[in-house]
Amino acid sequence: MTEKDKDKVRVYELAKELKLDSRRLIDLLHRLKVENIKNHMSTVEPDAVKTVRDIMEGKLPPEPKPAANHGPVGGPSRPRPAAPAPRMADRPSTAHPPAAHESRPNGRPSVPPRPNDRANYGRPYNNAAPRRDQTGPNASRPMGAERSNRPPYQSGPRPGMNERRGPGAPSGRPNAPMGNRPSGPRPGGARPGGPGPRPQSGGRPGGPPRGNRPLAVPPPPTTTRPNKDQNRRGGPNRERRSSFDEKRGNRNWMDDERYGNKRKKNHKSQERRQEVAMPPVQRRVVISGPIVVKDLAEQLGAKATDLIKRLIALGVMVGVNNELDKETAVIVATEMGAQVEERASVEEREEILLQGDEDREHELQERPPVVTVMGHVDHGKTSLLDKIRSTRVTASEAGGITQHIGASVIDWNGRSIVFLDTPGHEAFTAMRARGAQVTDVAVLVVAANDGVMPQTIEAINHAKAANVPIVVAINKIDLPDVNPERVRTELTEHGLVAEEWGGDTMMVPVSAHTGEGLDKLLESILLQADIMELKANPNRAASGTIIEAQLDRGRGPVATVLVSRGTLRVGDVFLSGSVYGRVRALINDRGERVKEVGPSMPVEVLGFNQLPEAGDDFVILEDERQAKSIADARASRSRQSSESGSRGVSLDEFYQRLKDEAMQDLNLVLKADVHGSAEALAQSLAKLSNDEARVRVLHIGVGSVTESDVMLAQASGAIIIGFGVSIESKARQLAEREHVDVRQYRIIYEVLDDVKQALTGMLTPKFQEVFLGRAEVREVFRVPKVGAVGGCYVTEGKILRSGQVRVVREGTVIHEGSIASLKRFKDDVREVASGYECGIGLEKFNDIKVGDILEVYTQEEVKAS
Ligand SMILES: Nc1nc2c(ncn2[C@@H]2O[C@H](COP(=O)(O)OP(=O)(O)OP(=O)(O)O)[C@@H](O)[C@H]2O)c(=O)[nH]1
Repeated sequence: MTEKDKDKVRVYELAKELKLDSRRLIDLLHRLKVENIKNHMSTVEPDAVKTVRDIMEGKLPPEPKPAANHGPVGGPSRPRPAAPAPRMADRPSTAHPPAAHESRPNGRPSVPPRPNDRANYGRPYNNAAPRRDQTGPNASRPMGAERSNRPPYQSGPRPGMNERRGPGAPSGRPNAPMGNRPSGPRPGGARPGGPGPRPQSGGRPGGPPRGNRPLAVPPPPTTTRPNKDQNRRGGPNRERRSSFDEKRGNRNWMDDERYGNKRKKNHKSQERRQEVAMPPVQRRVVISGPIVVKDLAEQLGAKATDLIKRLIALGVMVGVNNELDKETAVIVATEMGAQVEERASVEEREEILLQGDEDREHELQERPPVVTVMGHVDHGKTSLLDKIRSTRVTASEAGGITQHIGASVIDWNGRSIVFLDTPGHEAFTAMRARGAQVTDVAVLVVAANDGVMPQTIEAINHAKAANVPIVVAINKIDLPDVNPERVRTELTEHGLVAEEWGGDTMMVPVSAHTGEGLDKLLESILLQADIMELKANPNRAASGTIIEAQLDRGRGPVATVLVSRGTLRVGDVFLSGSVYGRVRALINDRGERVKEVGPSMPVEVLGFNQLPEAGDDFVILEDERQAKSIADARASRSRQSSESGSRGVSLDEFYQRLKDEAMQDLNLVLKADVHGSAEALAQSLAKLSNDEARVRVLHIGVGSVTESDVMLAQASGAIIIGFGVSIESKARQLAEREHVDVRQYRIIYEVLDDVKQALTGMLTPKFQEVFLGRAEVREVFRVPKVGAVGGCYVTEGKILRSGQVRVVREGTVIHEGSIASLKRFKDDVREVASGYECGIGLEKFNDIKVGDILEVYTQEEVKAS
C-alpha cells in the first residue's frame, strides 16, 4: 500500500466517522463530483475526505459547490441533480454537452461509467488509479488524440441504476427525494424497486439486492414512502420533515435537499400536525431495513393505529401489514419520539461482502471489447453478425426476428471481440438496453437504402444513455443507388458526426452480403476498444452478468453469463439473486467444454439450482454454505415482501383509484420461453398502458403454462399470455372449465396488438369476434393503381366485403385489417359463399402470397347481461 493509499478511506468508514448514512455520504460525494464512488466500499480520495469533513464541520457552506480537484473529479460544474440525470435522449440531440471525461488533462476521454454500477464493478473504470493512458502506448495512437470530443455521454447518476436494486439495497434510491418521486400512477405509493411481489418464475424469487427489479408495471404496493401528491397538495409532510431535519442536526442540508424542504411555515400543516399529536414513545429502536407497520409499532411500543395515523399525517397511506421502507420507518419513528439507530441492513452487509475489494491498477490486464449490434428492424443486424461469425442464424428465428441474447467470440488479427446478439424489434427495447449495460461498444447498423429510422434513433439514445460509444456500420452498400453520405447526414442530425466530417464517430460502409468493409468495421471496433483501454483483473474470483437463462430438458437450468472480472472455473460456488450452485460445466460459444473463462468472455454455465434471472449479477463465493445462506435469505425476504403485499391494498392505491375512477387494469400472467423475452415483453406491454387503462403483469415466468398459472389468472381476473410456450394439458382443461383466457403467441407484434385491442375493449362497449369464413389465396394478381389482389377460393363460411380480415401465413398471422375489394369475376360483390372463387384486395396490404389464408370475421357488440 502506498502512502497515498493510507490516506484514503472507504465510504462506509467515513460515513461512520461522520455519523452519516453511507447513502447520504455517497449522495454528497456525487454532488461534489467525486468520481468512482459507487458504493460503501469505494475509496474516497484525501482531498474529497477533507472537503466532506469541512462541510460537516460547517467550515464550508452546506450547499456544496462542485469541487475543482478532488482527485478523480468530473470536469464541468454542472451540479449533479439529486434525481437521476436526464438521459442524453432528453437533451437537445445535436448538442454535445460537456462531460466529465472531456476535461481530462490528457485530452483523452475517460471511460465513462456504466448505467449499471454493479455490472460495473471490477471494470477498469477506476480513474482514481494512475492510468496508463497518460504515458502509455495508446497515447500515440493516431486517432486517440482526435477523440477528445467523443460524445460526452452523461456522467451523472446513471439512469436505471437504482431501479436495478431491491428493497433496502444500499444504493437503492440514494438520491430520490421524498417529495420528488416520479409522478406516474404508482399504486399504493410503492416505489419502483420496492419489495412488491415480483412476478417470478419457477418460484425463483428475485431477491434483493438486484433480484427485485421492478417490472415496468408496478406490482401491488407494499413498501410505502411519503407521497408526492400529498406533499404537493400542501400536505403536512413538508412541515413534518422540517422538524425531522432539525432533529437530525448535522444532516440537515442534505435532508433539505432530499425533501425539497423550503422550511416555510405552513399554517395548515401545523394544524394538521396538532390533530395527530400523540403521546411520544420513549423507546430505542433499531431499524436496519424495510419493516412492516405492525412490527414497527411493536418495537415502538405504540398502537398500530397511532402509528398509522402518524404515517397518514406524513402522507403515507398504509395498512398494518404494509411494509415501510427504511427511510420512512426512521422518519416516523423519530417523529414519534423514539431514539432511532439506523443499521446497515442485511442487504447492505451482503453487498459489502459480495463486492469485495476494488482492483489495483497493476492487477488489471487488457480484455476484449463486448460489442452489441443495434439498429432498426431489417437493417441487417443478424446478417452482419452472421457474416462476421460465418454462421446462419436468421433462418431459425421465429418470424425472422432475433429474440434472444446470445454471445459469440470473434478472433480477428490475433485479438478477440465478443459480440452480443441483441434484438432489433422495438419490443425488445429493455433487452437491448440491458445488452448495452454489459456492452463496451455499440455497433449501430443503418441500412444505406433506408437511412435513419425510429429504432435507429432509439438505439442511439440507448447507447448514449448507457455511455456506450457507437461505431456505425452503414450496411447494404452492395445495393444499387444507395448513398452512404445520406446516412452520414441523417446521423449528424442525431448527434453522430462522422470522423471524415470532423466528428468523432467511426462510420464504416459495409455489406453483410458481400462482406465488403467488414475488416474495417472490426478494426474500428478494436480501435475504439484501445481508446477505452478496457481492462480487468483476471486473477480473482469471477463476477459478471447473467445474459440469458433457460431451462433445458436434459441439462436443467442453463445460464449464459458474461464474466466481467476474474476467472470463472468449473467447481466455483456462485450466487446470483437467490439462486446459487456450483459450476458443473462451462461451455463456450462454440459448444466446447472449457475449464475456465476470463474477463469479457461469454459462457454457458451448468449447475444452477434454479433459473437465475437475465440481467442479474453473479458472484463467486468461497463457501457454498455462505452462498446458500445468502440465497435463502434473499428468497425469504422476497417471499415475505410478496406476502405482506398480498394482504392489503394501501389507502394510497385506493385513493389513486378513486382519483382515476376511469382507470381500469388489464391483468396479465406472462409465460415465455426464456427470461429475456418475458422481461422484454412485460416492459413493452406495460408501455401500452394509457390514461384510461393500465396493463399489469402479475406474474412472469419461464416454461409452459401450468395449472398454477391458470389458478392465479382465475383468482385475479387475468389473461394468460404464452409466448413461444405450450399449455400443459391439465392447465388447458382447468382454463376451459374456469373460463380463463389463455393466448399463445410466437410473434411479439401479435401480443402487443392483441393487448392493445384488449385495452380498447375494456373501455368501449365489449365486442366479440365472430368468425365468418376462410379463403385460400391460390393466385396473386398485380392490378395497376390497386395493388395486389388475391385470387381466392372460399374454403369455409362466407367472405363478407364488410368483414375484417386476418392474413395467416404458415400458421402465423402476418396482417390484420379490412377488405378493400371483393369481386366475382369483374363484379363487385358483397359476399361470396363457400366453394366459390373470388378476388380479394386488402386495404394497406399488398404482400398477399399464394398459400396465404384469409380469415374473415366481424366484431359484434356483446350485450351486457
Ligand atoms: N442487399 C443486402 N441485403 C442485406 C444486407 N444485409 C442484410 N440484408 C437483407 O436485409 C434483410 C434483413 O436482414 P436481417 O439480418 O434479418 O436484419 P435484422 O436487422 O437482423 O432484422 P431483425 O432481426 O428483424 O431486427 C434480409 O433480407 C437480409 O438478407 C446487405 O448487406 N445487403
